[in-house]
Amino acid sequence: MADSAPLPSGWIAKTSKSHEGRTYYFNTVTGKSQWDAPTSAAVAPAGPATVRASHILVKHAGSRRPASWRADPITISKEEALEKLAGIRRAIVAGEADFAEVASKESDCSSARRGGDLGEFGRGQMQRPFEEATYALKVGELSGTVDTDSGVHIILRTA
Ligand SMILES: O=C(CCc1ccccc1)N[C@H](Cc1nc2ccccc2[nH]1)C(=O)O
Repeated sequence: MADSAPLPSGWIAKTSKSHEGRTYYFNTVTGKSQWDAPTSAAVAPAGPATVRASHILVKHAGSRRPASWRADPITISKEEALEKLAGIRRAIVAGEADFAEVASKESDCSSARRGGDLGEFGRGQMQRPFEEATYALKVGELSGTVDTDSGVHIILRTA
């Protein structure tokens, strides 16, 4: 039998434990699984190896760790966090507030001390919703509200 064609980057073949050892295909970038062998057209563009971003995180009572350098515990509801973040975003977009300055005062992430800067990161390093949102931004673009287990964020892609 001819060797099966090499898999497009990001894909690996795995053996199903629940279907009599049947081979299936898992995409390590998107986390997607499928029975059919992927063709090269099926691979989502991975984009640049690394990106750089700053963010402002507002945590809430449902956050994975509802505490930060700013407050412990954090008890506001997710709705209140979204309202607070929307107000912050409006001020930044209107040019009435500087992103790094607001991040240093209001962000519930330790990156607040660096104006929200997270440095460079590649795929697979940050929570997926955060990664996908950042990779979808152009350099210099500000995201909408992004929801992760940590809380709600706005992201400024810087490289
Ligand atoms: O995980 C960290 C540290 C992130 C960091 C990376 C690189 C440089 C500086 C900070 N802080 C969490 C809050 C948090 N959750 C996040 C999820 C995605 C991106 C940034 C995040 N920040 C927390 O404090 O609970």
